[in-house]
Amino acid sequence: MKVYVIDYHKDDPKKCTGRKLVKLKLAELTRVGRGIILNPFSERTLSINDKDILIKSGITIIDTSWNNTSQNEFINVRGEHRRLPILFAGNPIHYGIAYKLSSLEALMATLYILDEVKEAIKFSNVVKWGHTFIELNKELLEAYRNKDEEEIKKIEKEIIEKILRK
Ligand SMILES: C[S@@+](CC[C@H](N)C(=O)[O-])C[C@H]1O[C@@H](n2cnc3c(N)ncnc32)[C@H](O)[C@@H]1O
Repeated sequence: MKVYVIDYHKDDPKKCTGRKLVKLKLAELTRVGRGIILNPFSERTLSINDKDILIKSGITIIDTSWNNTSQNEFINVRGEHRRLPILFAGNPIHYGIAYKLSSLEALMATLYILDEVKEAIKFSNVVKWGHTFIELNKELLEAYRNKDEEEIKKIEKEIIEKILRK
């Protein structure tokens, strides 16, 4: 399984998880999108239906800054754009915030949802808070795992309604 990173060089290089993946040779730097493009602005939601794309063509993470990003950074990237369903950041910068995942967390979530749990856990060892993300989202990740897009959207809708009722 190939992991690619498009790096817009917008975040502190010392904290950047996309760059860390490349440095550890767990991902390849690219300028061209390949396979699944992790795009939080996408209308399509990642699901088990995308597993073939992952296997055949891999996954591309777009490492940019949450403080300064827009759809423009994603729009021209070639590939199959997918957003992740609601999950909470476990990283120290955006801890507890919904949807605002680091590049590494987005990769772990993708692998988990596509039923590659062992691979997801392997990547969680890259940073010391990696396991926190999995533990914090365990129930959600298990609910989304191996489900199709319609099922995932339904689960996500129920979760959001539950949060809003609190
Ligand atoms: C905005 S960048 C921030 C990266 C940060 N520099 C780091 O060190 O991790 C995070 C990237 O992970 C992916 N990502 C994060 N949350 C996502 C979501 N909810 N849906 C889809 N992709 C997501 C996207 O490729 C996104 O551009």
